[in-house]
Amino acid sequence: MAISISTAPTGPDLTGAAPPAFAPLRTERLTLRPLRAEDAAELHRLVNDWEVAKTLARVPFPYPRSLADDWIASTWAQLAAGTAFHLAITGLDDGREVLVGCIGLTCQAAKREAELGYWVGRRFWGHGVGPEAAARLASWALAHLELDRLVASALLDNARSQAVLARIGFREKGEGVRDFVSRGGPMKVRLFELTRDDLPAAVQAEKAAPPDGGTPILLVSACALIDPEGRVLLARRPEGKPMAGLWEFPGGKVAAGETPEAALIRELKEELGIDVAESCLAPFTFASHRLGERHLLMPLYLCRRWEGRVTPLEGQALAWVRPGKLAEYAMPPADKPLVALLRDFL
Ligand SMILES: Nc1nc2c([nH]c(=O)n2[C@H]2C[C@H](O)[C@@H](COP(=O)(O)OP(=O)(O)OP(=O)(O)O)O2)c(=O)[nH]1
Repeated sequence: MAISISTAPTGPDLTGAAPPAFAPLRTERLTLRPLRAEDAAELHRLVNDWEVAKTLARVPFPYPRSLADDWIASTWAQLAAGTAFHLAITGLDDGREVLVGCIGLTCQAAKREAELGYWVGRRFWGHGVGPEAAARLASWALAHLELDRLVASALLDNARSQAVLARIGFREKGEGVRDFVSRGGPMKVRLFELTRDDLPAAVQAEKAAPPDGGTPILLVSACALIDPEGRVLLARRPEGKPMAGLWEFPGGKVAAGETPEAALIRELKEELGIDVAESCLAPFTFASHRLGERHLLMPLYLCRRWEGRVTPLEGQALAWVRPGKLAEYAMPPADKPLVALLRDFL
């Protein structure tokens, strides 16, 4: 992979170097992918623009050409370590890939949060690139990283950026001060936060009109599969589902006309590829919990015997967890009492 030729001095020689593996995130019009060495010249051209740089805390102006190479190399190291996810935003122009901007998340593992930041090249403003890219990365991050929230900030006078954050579900959390390299000092910013519950309705909500003003019951059947070592299987809720990224007991909704046991046997086959006999499902306890406009009623069964190998057939992450460690996994609120009971029982 060659870097673009530039007359200005360049940073590290990235010739032949490649970014770490990261499956690109796609939206209707955009792709978010690791930066490549050959993006450096275009990145420099787009970000070395006062109208862009003045809104960014960590970007100097003027922006030296060599910094683009340094920056790309540093994003690879962070991506490989999982400490930050800085990606190129690209689009198609006459079928040709063009760099549109950059978007990134910097993780603070101890706080279970990450800071979202992005910029879009001036000639791509006004096309909704920011919200499209930011919504995609936010939804991916909450589903795949060990996070409870995303935070972001925008300069007090940057109404455009504040509107983008609000549009994708970020809530205002007051004001703060950030050092802005481009402005040469501290500047006042508006602070924002987004949790799983704030994700837009399309991703988050399980909608159901309550009949006659009542609360509809959502009947879900779930199972604690226990292996010979006494470990419990947890599955991670995939992106696109409500509460994506939280760990749960395998199972799913009971369909009309189905018994809870039949639903569970079906779900365990669909999700994990295992065959379970009804006689191997031991009723253990249940969850009863308000879930948005509905009320979740979830019988939890124990199962120690099944046929076949547990396989994540829906691309979900799985974890076999010792009972004493269950509390370390972020789970839906309805599961908290179940976890305590299970730990005491096993
Ligand atoms: N399976 C499962 N669901 C749980 C747990 N805790 C909890 O609050 N839930 C909630 C999350 C969802 O609102 C609901 C399960 O619905 P779901 O959408 O995952 O069910 P499903 O597998 O039938 O999914 P789908 O086919 O409708 O997409 O129950 C749990 O431990 N396991």
